Amino acid sequence: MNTEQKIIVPLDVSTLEEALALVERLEQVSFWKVGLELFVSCGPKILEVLKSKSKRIFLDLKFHDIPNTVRGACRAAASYGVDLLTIHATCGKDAMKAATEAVQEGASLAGVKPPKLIAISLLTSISSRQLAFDLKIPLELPEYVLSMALMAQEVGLDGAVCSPQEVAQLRQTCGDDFLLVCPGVRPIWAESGDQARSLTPAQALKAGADYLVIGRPITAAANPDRAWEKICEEIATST
Ligand SMILES: O=C(O)c1cc(=O)[nH]c(=O)n1[C@@H]1O[C@H](COP(=O)(O)O)[C@@H](O)[C@H]1O
Repeated sequence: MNTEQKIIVPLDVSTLEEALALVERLEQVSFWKVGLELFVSCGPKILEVLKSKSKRIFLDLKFHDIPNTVRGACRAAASYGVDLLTIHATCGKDAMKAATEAVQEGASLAGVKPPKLIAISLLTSISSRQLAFDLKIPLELPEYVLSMALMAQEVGLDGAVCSPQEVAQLRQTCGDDFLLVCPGVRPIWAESGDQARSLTPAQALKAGADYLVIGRPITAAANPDRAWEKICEEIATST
């Protein structure tokens, strides 16, 4: 897989028209993320469009509910034939286990390939301070992220979402077969916005990320094509 195929761009817009405009403008992008804003606004239609263009799809619905509800949602989501699907690790072991079974069932009933199911370890917008003071978690942030990833791995999930700052530790502990997806990636020229634990694209890949999710530095740039090229060049020249 070349480096460009490791960059997932989120379609964080609220209309199908805006989403299609981005997909058409950035035709070099092979892996798109459909998240809560677009899916809640427009439903699954965008998934068919992306498939008709042979794009890979990360359906990022971040399920967080009791096991029975998560099971039903994962079964339905897996029937769309997407490549990646998310659930929060904080659902707990039973819900994650139900989710792993449900994606197999849903995909098999629909006759499609099951998605890789990955767990959100800790949202990349949460800082150490917020973890301690707002969420009242009495662990150091890297230790907490690792423990969520290990719990997901133990119940059979395919991987985890973490920030680039934790990915080296997760790669070392969880091994090469555990899929690690990093949002919260920022080139040095981009604003961090609400991301609290960033590194650059090249740093994140070097630290062991399988995929990077990079949104606003590309999609909100004055020239998204140029921003995409710049990121690819920066990665290429740093390796
Ligand atoms: O699951 C995700 O993709 C995700 C998890 C996480 O912890 N942090 C995070 O930012 N994301 C998503 O990654 C994307 C990051 O977008 P930018 O901050 O614009 O690069 C958004 O679509 C977020 O929903």
